[in-house]
Amino acid sequence: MGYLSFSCRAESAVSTSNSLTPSPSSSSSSTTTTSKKQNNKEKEKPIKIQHFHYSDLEAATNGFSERKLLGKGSHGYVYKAVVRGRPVAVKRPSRPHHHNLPPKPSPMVSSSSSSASAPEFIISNNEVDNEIDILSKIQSPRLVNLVGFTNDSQDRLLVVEFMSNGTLYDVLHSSSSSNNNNNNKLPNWGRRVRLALQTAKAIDTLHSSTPPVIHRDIKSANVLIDRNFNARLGDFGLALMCHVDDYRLRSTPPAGTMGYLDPCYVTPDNLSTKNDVFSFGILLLEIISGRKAIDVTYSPPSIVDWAIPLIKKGKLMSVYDPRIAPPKDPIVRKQLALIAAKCVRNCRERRPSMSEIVNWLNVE
Ligand SMILES: Nc1ncnc2c1ncn2[C@@H]1O[C@H](COP(=O)(O)OP(=O)(O)OP(=O)(O)O)[C@@H](O)[C@H]1O
Repeated sequence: MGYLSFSCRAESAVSTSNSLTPSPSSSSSSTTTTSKKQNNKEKEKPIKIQHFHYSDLEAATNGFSERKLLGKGSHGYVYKAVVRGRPVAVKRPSRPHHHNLPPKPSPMVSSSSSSASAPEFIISNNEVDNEIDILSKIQSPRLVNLVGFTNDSQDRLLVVEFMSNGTLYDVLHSSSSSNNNNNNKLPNWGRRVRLALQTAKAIDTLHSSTPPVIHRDIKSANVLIDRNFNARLGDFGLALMCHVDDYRLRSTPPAGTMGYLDPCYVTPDNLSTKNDVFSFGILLLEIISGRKAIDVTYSPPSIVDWAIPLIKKGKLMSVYDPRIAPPKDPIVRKQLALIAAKCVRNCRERRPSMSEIVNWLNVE
């Protein structure tokens, strides 16, 4: 009930208060209108998943050249290409001889390992096949959708929609240096709430599909920002479709990324949509505070160990991103932090569902 009032207050705040209005570069009304038009267009035209020839994608990426490289994850490398007139991202599984980039924090294959040093090349085609399997069944304007894949080579390539504006991780942390001049690039509260809501909607889409899909790797680096500055959830390498193959679910070890991983998820039978809710809570704390999920330059390094005691003591102002002014509306201020706290509750049954979270955050 209390959250409904948050929803209304936040809605009015977004439409009337400057502090919750998206920045001029993504002007509130025009961006929303554009993205709605875009979303409708995308809904009307489902993507027809295509089979590509390996050689065509090799050519489109100039032989997987460094100049076309968008980034590197634990599974491999991602390249930009244009295929049949459409900008796409081509994901290529890792091989040790590929480009020599420094590793990023990667997902762990099993939570039983408490070590921070995740294996760099943990996957083969399995994660790519899994991603193809899941994304070929679900399409949504809130997801980084599958465009196609190759079948004619051992090196299976995955082709997904190209996201031109980086990741939520970049949006929140790329100006986290001491250089204050960068702070004017930081998203304001209107934009932060919108990105949180769009991410929540993406996860809700997965959880409410039949059968439900559990993403298992919700984190800001897996939320990509499209050309209309909307958030879309990507990277389905670890996702699991429930009720499909009981044996597979029972034998799949827990996985996720350190700092986002639900501490309740220690054996395969602890798998639940509430694991994603926990990770979303971490992501929401990240959005609220501008802090990384784990940052060893702070004590405690874990965002949840730092933020939750402060929220419980009512010290909300200490949790909000110090680089920008906190939300003006005290109700918004309180409720955003409370939603995050509910998501990361130890008792997973008491965590909200993603559809409840969507309702609470729904300011559009
Ligand atoms: N669809 C896309 N459009 C544009 N850039 C992308 C796209 N997908 C991935 N990237 C870029 O490639 C990088 C690596 O992405 P990838 O999904 O392989 O790994 P990750 O999510 O960053 O890490 P991990 O696989 O360890 O979870 C991303 O950080 C992003 O910069």
